[in-house]
This record gives sequence, structure tokens and C-alpha cells, in this order.
Amino acid sequence: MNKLVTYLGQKAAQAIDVELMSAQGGFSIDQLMELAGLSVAQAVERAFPLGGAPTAPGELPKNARVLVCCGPGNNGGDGLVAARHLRHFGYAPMVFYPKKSKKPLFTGLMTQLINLDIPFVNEPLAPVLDDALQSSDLIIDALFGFSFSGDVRAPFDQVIQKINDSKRPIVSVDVPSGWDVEQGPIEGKLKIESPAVLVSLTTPKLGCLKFEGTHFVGGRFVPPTLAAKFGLTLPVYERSNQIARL
Ligand SMILES: NC(=O)C1=CN([C@@H]2O[C@H](COP(=O)(O)OP(=O)(O)OC[C@H]3O[C@@H](n4cnc5c(N)ncnc54)[C@H](OP(=O)(O)O)[C@@H]3O)[C@@H](O)[C@H]2O)[C@H](O)CC1
Ligand SMILES: [K+]
Repeated sequence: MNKLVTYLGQKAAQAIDVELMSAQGGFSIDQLMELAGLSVAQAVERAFPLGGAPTAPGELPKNARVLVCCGPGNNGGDGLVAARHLRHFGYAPMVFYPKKSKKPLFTGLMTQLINLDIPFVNEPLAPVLDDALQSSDLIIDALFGFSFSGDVRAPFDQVIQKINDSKRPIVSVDVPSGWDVEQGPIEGKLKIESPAVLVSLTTPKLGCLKFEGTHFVGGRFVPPTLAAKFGLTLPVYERSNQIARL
């Protein structure tokens, strides 16, 4: 049944976001981002569960080392929220956030991570990012979501190249970064290659019809009235799950 969910164009995805946060929708961005980030963390836990207790001192369980790569917009904010939840789930996330927002929502999210002793991987990109990538079990791609357009600009061109070169499994948030939101992966354009997992938020974007890995939908916050207004078929979430597998 979940195969029939609606795939959205860029303008429709943005319009639904605006509607959710309108007087009629009643949500704040903080709430939506919190639920989006929680969905991402739950998808990571589902696809890459923590391994058993380590056998040597200083060792971490399998899959614990998650490098969360955050972009300048709200997709990056989802990554910051996911990092916090993953820490509470027992993972050992690190955050790479080269273009930090000064908005209170984002500075607050960063403070929450600092208070959990979550390390921030700082610039310069080489060798600091290279080291972080090499010591990670998996990577969260929270660089760009539904507002991405054009060719990837610096410094994110280098970041995407390095993520691809690392050959680590990638969990993309909402849209694999660098993919055209409506056309999907375009030959010859720099983009995240072959993410293992995609967590679409609200409902997938048209370009993600070409995604072939493990696909979850999260962002369990859309009321039926809004779904009806936009003609959306949403996934069926079971029990208390924040994600539904397509
Ligand atoms: N309703 C929902 O489903 C919710 C989804 N959420 C998440 O929010 C993102 C969309 O967030 P938004 O802030 O609108 O945009 P992005 O994060 O996708 O990207 C905006 C920033 O990216 C920069 N950008 C755009 N294109 C490029 C490029 N080619 N190269 C480099 N940088 C680029 C852009 O920079 P500008 O200079 O153009 O301003 C922005 O800084 C959605 O996908 C979900 O993940 C919400 O968290 C909750 C509700
Ligand atoms: K992304």
C-alpha cells in the first residue's frame, strides 16, 4: 500500500511546508524539524542497529560512529536534531556543519549537542573531514533538501566528493544532496552517489522515484485535512513508529 504514496514536485513540497506553518496549519518550524530529525534517527536505528557490547576498552559498538554532515538550511537542522536523538539511542555521533546558521533555533540545537559532548568536526576540510570520514561507520547526508537547485557550490562540492570517496554507507535526508529535486540524479553532475538509505520527509520528492535503496518516509505530522487539500496519499505508519518503509 505504501508504494502508492504521492511523489511531490519542488513547489508543492515547499507549499505544504508553508501551509503546515500557516495560521491554519498551526505548527512551528521547531516542531516539524524535531519530528523530522526523530524520523531520521529512527531510520538509522532500523537500518544500522548498534552492534553488541565492545570487547576491548575504547572500542565502540558496530555502527556507533555516525558522521552527521549538515548543510546551511533546514535539511541541516534535521541533521542536528537526528544527532541528538542518536546520542540518546546510544550512538556516538559527530557533526560536520561548515556553514552554521545564526538563527536561535540552530544555535539552540548546537548548544544541545555541545551539552551532550557531541564533537563538532571543524574546518579545514582536509585533513579534518577526511579523518572524520575514515573513522565513521556511516554518514548522514543532511546537506540539502527540497530547496536545492543548480550545481553544488563551494565548499559543499568538496564535501560531497569526500563523502563519496569515503565509500561509507550513506543515509540521505529528504533528498540525496546534489540530486535534482524533480529529475533525480543527473549524469555528470556532482551529487551523493548511491545512498544506502533515504528518509523522505512528509512524502517523497519526484526525483526520488529513481532511488533504489532502502526507502523510508518520516515526518508524521500531516493532518488528513491538509493531505486532502493537496491530494496527498501518505504512508501508513504503524503503532508509534515515526517512519514507514516504502
Ligand atoms: N515539511 C517538511 O517536510 C519539512 C522538512 N524540513 C526539512 O527542510 C528541508 C528544506 O529546507 P530549506 O531550508 O527550505 O532548504 P534546504 O535545506 O534544502 O537548502 C537550503 C540551503 O541550501 C543552499 N543551496 C541551495 N542550492 C545550493 C547549491 N546548488 N549549492 C550550495 N548551496 C545550495 C541554500 O543557499 P542559498 O545561498 O541559495 O540561500 C540554502 O542555504 C527539507 O528538505 C527537509 O529536510 C523541515 O525541517 C521540517 C518540515
Ligand atoms: K540531503
